[in-house]
Amino acid sequence: MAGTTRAQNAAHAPPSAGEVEWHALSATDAFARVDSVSHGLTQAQAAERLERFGPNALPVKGPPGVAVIFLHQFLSPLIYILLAAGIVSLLIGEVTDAGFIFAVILLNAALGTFQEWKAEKSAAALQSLLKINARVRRDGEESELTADQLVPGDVVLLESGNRVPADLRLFHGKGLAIDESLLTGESLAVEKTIEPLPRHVPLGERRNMAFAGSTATTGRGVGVVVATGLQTQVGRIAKAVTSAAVTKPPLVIRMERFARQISYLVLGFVSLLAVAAVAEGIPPAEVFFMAVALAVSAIPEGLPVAMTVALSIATTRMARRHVIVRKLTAVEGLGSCTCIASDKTGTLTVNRQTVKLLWLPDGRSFAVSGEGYAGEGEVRTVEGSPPEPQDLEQLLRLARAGVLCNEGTLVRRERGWDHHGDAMDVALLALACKLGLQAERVRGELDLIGEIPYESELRYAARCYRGIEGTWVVKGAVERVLAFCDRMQSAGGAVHLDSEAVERQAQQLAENGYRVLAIAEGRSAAGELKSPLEEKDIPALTLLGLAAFIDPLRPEAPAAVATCREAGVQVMMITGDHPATALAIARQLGIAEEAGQMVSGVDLAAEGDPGSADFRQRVAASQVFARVSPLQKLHIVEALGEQGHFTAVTGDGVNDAPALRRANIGVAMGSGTDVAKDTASIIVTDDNFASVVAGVEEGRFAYDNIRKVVYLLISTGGAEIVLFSMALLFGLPLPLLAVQLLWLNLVTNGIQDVALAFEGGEPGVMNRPPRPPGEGVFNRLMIEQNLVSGLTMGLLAFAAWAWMNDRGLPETEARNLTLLLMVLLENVHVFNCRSERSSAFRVPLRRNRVLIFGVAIAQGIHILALGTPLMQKVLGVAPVSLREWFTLLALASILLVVMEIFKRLRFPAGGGPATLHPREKGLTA
Ligand SMILES: Nc1ncnc2c1ncn2[C@@H]1O[C@H](COP(=O)(O)OP(=O)(O)OP(=O)(O)O)[C@@H](O)[C@H]1O
Ligand SMILES: [Cu+]
Repeated sequence: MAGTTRAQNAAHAPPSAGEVEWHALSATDAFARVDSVSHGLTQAQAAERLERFGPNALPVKGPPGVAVIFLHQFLSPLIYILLAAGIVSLLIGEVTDAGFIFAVILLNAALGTFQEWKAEKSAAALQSLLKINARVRRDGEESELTADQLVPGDVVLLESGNRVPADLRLFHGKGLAIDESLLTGESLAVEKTIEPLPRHVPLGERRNMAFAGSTATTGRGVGVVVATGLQTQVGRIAKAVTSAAVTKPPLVIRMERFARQISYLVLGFVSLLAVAAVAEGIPPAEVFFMAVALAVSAIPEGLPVAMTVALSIATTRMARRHVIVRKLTAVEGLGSCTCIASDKTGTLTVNRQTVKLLWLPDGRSFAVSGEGYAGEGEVRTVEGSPPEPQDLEQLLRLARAGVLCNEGTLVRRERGWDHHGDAMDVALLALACKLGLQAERVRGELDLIGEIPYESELRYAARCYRGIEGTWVVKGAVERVLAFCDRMQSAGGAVHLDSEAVERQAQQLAENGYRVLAIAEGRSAAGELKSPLEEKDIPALTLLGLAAFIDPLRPEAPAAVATCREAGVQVMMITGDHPATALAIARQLGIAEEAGQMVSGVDLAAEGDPGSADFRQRVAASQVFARVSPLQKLHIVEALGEQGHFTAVTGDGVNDAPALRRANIGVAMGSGTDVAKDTASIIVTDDNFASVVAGVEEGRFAYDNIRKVVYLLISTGGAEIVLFSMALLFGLPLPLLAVQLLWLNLVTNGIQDVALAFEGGEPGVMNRPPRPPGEGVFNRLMIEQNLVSGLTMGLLAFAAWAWMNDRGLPETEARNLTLLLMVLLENVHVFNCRSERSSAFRVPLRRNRVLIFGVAIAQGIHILALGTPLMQKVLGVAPVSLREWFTLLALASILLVVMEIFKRLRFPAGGGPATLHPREKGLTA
C-alpha cells in the first residue's frame, strides 16, 4: 500500500527543476538531448554509455545474510526449552551437562544455517535466470538484449505483452496501450501517442512516454531510452525493490503448525511421565532433565529445515528439466495437480509453422515443399506439375499479400536462415521466397500508412499501404477474413464470393490438422485514412486464397500425454485455433478421440452463464476447447476449480494472465510475454508440454521426500516415548540419560533427516493417481507406518533394557548399550524410510549418496564418541566389543524385517517396478 501512495504522490508532484521534461520535447529534440538517432546507437556508443551510466537495473534486496539466518535458528520453542535446561544445569552446578547442551544447540544452529543458506543461494541463482529481454535497434539492426544492457539513447521496440524495460520517449506507435498501474495506481491501460505534450501534465498523462515497469497491453511502439536504472520513474520511487516477496509456502507453514501441535502434545505427555517418575521416587532434578530431553526427542525439530532442503533440491532438479519455480508453493502444487490445461501452439506443437498447401478461390490446390524457416522449396500442383502461368500469377499475388501483411523477417545468412517474429509471418516469408519473391523489394516498393497489428483475440491482422489508392492487405482466421470480403479472385478477375465453398475447403483442411489462414486484399482511397486504423476503416475485400500451415507435434508430447493418463492427471487443450484443427491435433496426441470431447468458444457461450450448471457440465465433458477467448479460458479454469480439480494452466499471451492467476498453478512459457511470466508461479523455459509433466513428476518426488522425513522424525521420537513409558510402567530405571537423548536426536537424527531429503525420485510416482487435493501428510499410511515402526523400535529397545537389568548389568553399562542400540535402530530405520511402498532392498543405494554418507557419519561419530575420554565423561559411554556391536546390529535389523513385512502386507503388488529411473541409468555411466 505504501508503495502505491508514494507512487501517486510522485505522479502529481510537479517535475523538479532542472529535470528534462521529455514529454514536452518533440521526438527530434528528445533524440538530440540523448544524442541518438532513430536507427539507434552504435555498439561502441552503447558500450561507452553502459560504462558511464551503469547497468539498467534497480538494486535488488538480496537474500538474508548468514548472520540473520543463524540468529533465526534460535527463534524456536525447542531452543527455548534447551536454553532453559542449560541455564538450570549451570545453576545447579552441572557444568559438563550445561556445556554439552550449549554445544548441541550451537551445532544444531550451525547445521540449520548452512542448509538454509544453501537453499537461499540456489533460489537466488534461479531468480537470475528470469531476466527480462528487450528488443533494441543498434547500428541499424534489431536484436534482443537483456534489459540491464540498455543505455540512454537506445531505441527500443515494444509490442503487446512486453514489460517496458526503461523510461522511453515514444516516437512511433500503432495502437499502443500501456498498463501503468504499478506507477500511477490507474488500472486502465493508457493509450499512447507520439506528439509533444504541455509541460505541466502529471506522470499519468504523459501519453508519449513509456515508463519502466509498466507493461504494453496492445499494439506496437518504438521509443528512445531517456532514463535507465535509478534514474527512471520507478527507480526514483523505490530505491530498493525487493525481489519476488519470499513468503513461506503453505506446506512449510502447515508443517510448522504441525510441529508446534506435536510439541504441545509431547509436552503434555512428558509432563505426565515426569509426574509418574517423581512418584516412583526418582530425584526431581534427574526427572527434569529427562523430561526436557524427552520433549526434545519427540518434537520433530528437524522438520522445517529438512523441508526447506527438500524444496530447494526440488527447484534445482526442476530447473535442470527446464522448469523454473517462481513461487515455492508450486513445487508441492505441481505434484498434486489433477489436471493440466495446456495451450496448443508452441506447447504441444513446436510452433515451427510451414505453409504446406495453397488454395485458390477457383478451386485449385497447390502443394508446397520444403520444411521449416528456410526459403527453399517449390510450389507445384497437387499432381506434381509446375503451376500454369495464370495460376502462378494468382499464387504470386497471394504470396505478395502475405509478405505485405507481415511483421516478421527472414534473411539468408552465410550459415543458414535468420528469422524473427511471429511463426505464421515467418512461414509466409518462406513461402514467398519459394515463389521467387524478395520480401524486402516487395515491401520497399510501397509506403506503409497504418496497420491493425495481430492480436490473438482479433485473429486477423491488416495493413494499409500507400499506392495509387490505399492498398489493404488482410490475413487471419477464415471466418474473420471472409466477413470483410465480398468478392474472390479467380483467373479471369474478381468474381462474386462463394463463401460456402471457401468455408467447406477451410473445414476440410482443418480436419486434416492444418491451421488455415485466409488472405485478402482491397482498395480504398488513400486520402480518407487517418493514422490509427480501426476495423471499420477496412473496405470490402477480395479473397486471394487460403494458406494451410503445418505445425509439427512436439515429438515428446504424445508420450507426455500418456504419462499424464497413467498418473491420473487429465490433460486438456485450450486453443484459439479452429475447432477442426484442434480436434485433429488432439487426436494425434491422444488427448481426445471423438468430436463430442471438443467444444468451441461459440458453443460454450451458448451454454449460458459461466457459473451455470450447464456450462460446468459442458466443461467437465470436454477435453478440447477451440476458438476460445481469453475470458472464456478464465471461465473454463474457474469451472475446473469448482469441480474440485487442482489445475495447472499454461499460457503465454497478455490475456492469459487472469487465467494463470486463477489456476492453482500458473505455468508461463519461456518464450511468452512478460505479463504472463509475471503472473505465473512456474516458467517452462523450453515451452514444452513434456517439461510441465516433468515438473509434475519432480513435484511428486519432493512431496514424497517430505513425507519420508516426517516418517523418520515422528517414528523415532515415538520410539523414545514408548521406551520411557514402558520403563516407568515396569518400574525400571530410566533407560537413557538426558544428554544421551539429546545426542540421539540432535546428532544422530540431525544428520540423517536432512540427508533423507536428498533422496532421488522413486520410479513409479507417475503410475499412481494424484493425492486428493485436500489430503494432508498425515494420511492413513503415515499413521500406520509410524505406529508399527515406532512401537517396534521402542519395544526392541525396552526388551534389551529389561533383559540387561534382569541380568544385573550395571546401569551405566546397560545405558551405554541401549544408547548404541538406539543409534543403530535409527541408522537402520532410515533405510525403511527411503520408500514408503517398496522394499528397502529395492531402493538403489546410489539414488541417495548423501544418505549413505550421512548414516556412516552418524554411526562413525558415535563410535568415535565411545572412545573419546571427554565424550565418555559427558555422555556416560564406553567402548563396546565387536561382538556386542554386531549383536546389537542384529537386534536392530529386526526392525527392518518387521517393516519389510508391513510393506508387503500393505502393498501386496509391491511398490512399483524395481527398474531404475531413466536418469539413474545415466548416473552409472
Ligand atoms: N500472425 C497472424 N496473423 C493473422 N492471423 C493469425 C496469426 N496467427 C494466428 N492467426 C489466426 O488467429 C487464430 C488464433 O491463433 P492464436 O495464435 O491466437 O492461437 P492461440 O490461441 O495462441 O493458440 P494456442 O492456444 O494453441 O497456443 C489462428 O487460428 C489463426 O487463424
Ligand atoms: Cu483438467
